[in-house]
Amino acid sequence: MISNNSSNSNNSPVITLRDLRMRFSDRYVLNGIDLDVNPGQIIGYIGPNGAGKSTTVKIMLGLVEGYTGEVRVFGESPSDGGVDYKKRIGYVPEVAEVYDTLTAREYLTFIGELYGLKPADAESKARRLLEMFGLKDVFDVRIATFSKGMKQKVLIISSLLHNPDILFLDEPLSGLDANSVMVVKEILALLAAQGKTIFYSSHIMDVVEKISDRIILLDGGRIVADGSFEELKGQSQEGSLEQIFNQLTGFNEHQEIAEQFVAIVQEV
Ligand SMILES: Nc1ncnc2c1ncn2[C@@H]1O[C@H](COP(=O)(O)OP(=O)(O)OP(=O)(O)O)[C@@H](O)[C@H]1O
Repeated sequence: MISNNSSNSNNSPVITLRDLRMRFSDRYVLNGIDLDVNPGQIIGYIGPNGAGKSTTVKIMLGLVEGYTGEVRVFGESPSDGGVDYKKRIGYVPEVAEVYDTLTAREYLTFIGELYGLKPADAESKARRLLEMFGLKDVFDVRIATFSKGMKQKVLIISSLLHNPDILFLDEPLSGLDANSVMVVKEILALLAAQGKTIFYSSHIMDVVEKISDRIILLDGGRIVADGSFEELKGQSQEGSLEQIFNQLTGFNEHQEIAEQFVAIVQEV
């Protein structure tokens, strides 16, 4: 395993995982994850499809049960049933269930209230944040009519209304145009600079490479690399995060697979 677990803070970890294992039926998806995350870090959490990234995040959020090992978020275990620590967490899921018959105003005010904000404060904050994303005119429009990128902006805002200390993001830039991507990347950097912890899971390697202080690569249910991009690059002798990813996950067959795929497509 490539490891250079450089923490940029002396504060105690906000996330601790010890020998985390999770299996669905008879198959282990997580096979002994050990991790300490300090405040103010942007963690790029990457791995092949099905590696267990979303499962790890859902376990930390208390959304998936049945794991073994120790999980602590702000020192609390999701399996203890406490909910207070969840008020310090924001989450942008990969696939979101948005109540899209609601307008942006109704939905965001509702979410803000769930997190303990007063309705008027939630509404005012939601309106101003939407305006920042260029969506002022659709505050009273039903979310069902929104484009994918517009919905994604609503999700990002809903994860931040309560000013959380940890932000879990699963493909947060999905559907966003290039200008909005630049804004969100800047927002994440500013939040991290304020001491917020950002746990960022994505397949867009060049973004992960640029924004992460620390990159964690999950493969086969284990962490196979953990370090800054510069550290991983130095150790693997590869130039880009995409190439490091290919090397560490033992993948060098893209051309062969593509050729076989196209040959099958042509069989008519
Ligand atoms: N509720 C469930 N029941 C059974 N199997 C599950 C369940 N949730 C996840 N899995 C399996 O666990 C594995 C890991 O899934 P997970 O969604 O955590 O992967 P991921 O790394 O986030 O993948 P992707 O990059 O494709 O989003 C997959 O094989 C998936 O089929």
